[in-house]
Amino acid sequence: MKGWFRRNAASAILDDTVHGTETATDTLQPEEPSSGEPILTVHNVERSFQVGGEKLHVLKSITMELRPQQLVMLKGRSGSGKTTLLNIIGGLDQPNRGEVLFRGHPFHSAGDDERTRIRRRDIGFIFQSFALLPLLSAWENVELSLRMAGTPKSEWKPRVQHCLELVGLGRRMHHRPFELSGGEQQRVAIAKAIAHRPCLLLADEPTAELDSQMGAQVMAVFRDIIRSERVTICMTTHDPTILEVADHVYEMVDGTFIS
Ligand SMILES: Nc1ncnc2c1ncn2[C@@H]1O[C@H](COP(=O)(O)OP(=O)(O)OP(=O)(O)O)[C@@H](O)[C@H]1O
Repeated sequence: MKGWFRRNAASAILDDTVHGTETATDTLQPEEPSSGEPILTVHNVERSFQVGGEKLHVLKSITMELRPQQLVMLKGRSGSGKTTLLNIIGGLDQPNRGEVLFRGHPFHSAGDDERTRIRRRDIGFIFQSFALLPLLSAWENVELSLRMAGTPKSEWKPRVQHCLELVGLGRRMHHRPFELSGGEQQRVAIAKAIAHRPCLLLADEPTAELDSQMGAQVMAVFRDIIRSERVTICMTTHDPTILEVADHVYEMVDGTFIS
């Protein structure tokens, strides 16, 4: 069921949105905690699904916030509700109860068109399985995001180049996904996700299919783009070794956060 939901979330994004940006692999250390108003707040959110004759309570009174230029991780065992929460944060799903405020405006109760508009403009998505179009080069994949976002054509070339250089792929711009390693493909996906200059990046298990070295490269790219593109990143993970890179970790057990 989860796989079904995740695949549909990915195709919803492909249907309606855009992504893109760049990298430099230096420090993995968290920066000073960011200040300022939260980009997104989640207050007492509940989500349940009707499965057969039973109601499955997947999220139970979740409260959290994402502040500007933070790297926030949702940690938890399989089935604890991380992806369900990420989909609600990204407006791909709606809670049964509670509030999600995006820059102070109600996101949980917005209609489909309004949520799609906010996703296209302000949010980038990254998936475990990269979600690149296989017949397109890295350049074309990133460019497609700008096309879908409605970015003026005159801006495409410098922005695509900037994003691919930022993720460390300046020498691989015209490779297609099958000509790239898993870590390189995920970095193209990051470039694609930031291209339209979103303020929030949501990443579902972005390192799960990578070995530890490639996973560390992806985390280094995340720290770089938080600084250079001024994004906030919220990601799910199972991997305890990358948690130290986070500014904040929410640990989820059976649909609730434990401290
Ligand atoms: N659309 C749906 N209909 C019914 N049940 C669902 C749906 N989406 C998720 N679930 C159930 O909710 C629970 C939490 O799923 P979720 O994918 O959020 O967990 P997760 O923590 O992301 O797990 P993993 O780490 O394996 O990805 C699971 O039992 C899943 O089967």
